Amino acid sequence: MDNPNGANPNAPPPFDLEKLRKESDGSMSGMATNLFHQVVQGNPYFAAGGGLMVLGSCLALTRSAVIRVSGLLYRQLLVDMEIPSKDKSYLWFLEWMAKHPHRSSRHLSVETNFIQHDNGAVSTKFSLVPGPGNHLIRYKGAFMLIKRERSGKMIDMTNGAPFETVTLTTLYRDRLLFRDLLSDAKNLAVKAKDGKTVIFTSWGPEWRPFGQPKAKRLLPSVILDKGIKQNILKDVKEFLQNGKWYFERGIPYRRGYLLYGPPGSGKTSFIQALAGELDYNICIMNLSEANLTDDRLNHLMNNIPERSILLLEDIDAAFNKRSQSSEAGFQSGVTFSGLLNALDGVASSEETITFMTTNHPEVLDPAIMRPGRIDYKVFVGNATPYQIGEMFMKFYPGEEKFCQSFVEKATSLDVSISTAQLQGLFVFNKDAPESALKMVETLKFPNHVF
Ligand SMILES: Nc1ncnc2c1ncn2[C@@H]1O[C@H](COP(=O)(O)OP(=O)(O)OP(=O)(O)O)[C@@H](O)[C@H]1O
Repeated sequence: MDNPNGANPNAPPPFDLEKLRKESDGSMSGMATNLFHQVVQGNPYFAAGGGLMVLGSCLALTRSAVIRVSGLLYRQLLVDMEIPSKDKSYLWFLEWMAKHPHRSSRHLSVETNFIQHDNGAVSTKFSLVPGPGNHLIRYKGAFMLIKRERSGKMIDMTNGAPFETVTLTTLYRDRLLFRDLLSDAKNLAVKAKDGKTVIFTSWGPEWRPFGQPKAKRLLPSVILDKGIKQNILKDVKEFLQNGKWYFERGIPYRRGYLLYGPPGSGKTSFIQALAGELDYNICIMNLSEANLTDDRLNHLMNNIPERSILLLEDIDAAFNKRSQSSEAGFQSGVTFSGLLNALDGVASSEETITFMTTNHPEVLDPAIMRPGRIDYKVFVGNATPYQIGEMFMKFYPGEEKFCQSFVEKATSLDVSISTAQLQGLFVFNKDAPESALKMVETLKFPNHVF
């Protein structure tokens, strides 16, 4: 109902200055206090707003208290472990999780690999690894929340892949299980490589496994002239046993080997077999690669994966040109000084075994022969009568009679025969030593195609 006086009943009462003066003993501060009481208490709008404000503040305080307490509880009760994608254990963990029986995942990613079996056959393997998102696993009785996250913006400049992290969260009391889990993941990865050799090739500035680990090449399957294999093996083993000796004398713990000789004489095969024998992996780099620069070579040689032999193929390529035209961004290649710098700069706390191969030792600059760069060099030539006989017996065990005739005929041809040529002939005449003997004349032609 309207107020007959036209006044709003909810309007705050006007200030009564006379009343103020009386109630406040005349002083200014007393008047101010009373004015405040009149305005705040007597004003319904102000009272309602104040109430809301108090309520809002209480809610905000409660909220921040809840956040703080839950943060505190989280820190006290839960523990996180982050594995960034640059870390070695990242792939181990994903592989391990793909095989872990107690897990609940709704986001899966596929990883396709090719596996080479011992008989040489290759099959395809699909691993369903946890994709980006949340996953729950149970490990040794503890629950763990796994969060795989992909950074939308950051990418790894070396390979163009997005940066990722996996975060594992579990109860604080189970935190020690993280270590067990990581060693389980590592052991699983190591077991998968057991009896195999991983071949790394350069991919931009980093080493990447080339295909799946390969079945080890056995040392007896490579036939070099008498004593060569045994002498190199002895030297490498001695080097590996003398780390302390090198460290005590402040000598860089590295050793360089040069195998030189014609193509197809088994240089690369021997190095692969040696790696298998020592249980090492191999990092292969071809120095005639067009887009390999001095900087990249240097970086790669200083970042070799552990327990790996570095194999530099065709080192003569570095001696063809003395300057690098890399300013244009292409038409580069390793220079001689770049190779020397890289060889001298290899400074690893672990041992470094470098094998170099070339078909043209005559173009190598004497500077590379300095100890510390090349400490051991050996000629791996075309097949000697000894090697011809050994190769024959490897392919046709028990066929001594044919072997003798074959060696005699092959040597009477009076041409250089590479061991790769012999292999070609024997593979063509599988299980048929007599046919191989009949075809011995074809060895006169190094490029003969069967
Ligand atoms: N001495 C050997 N013993 C066993 N196999 C050999 C031998 N020499 C060559 N082969 C076979 O010939 C092929 C080529 O050999 P490999 O690549 O090891 O020769 P290479 O000397 O490294 O040649 P290149 O100088 O051209 O690199 C391989 O399949 C290998 O099995």
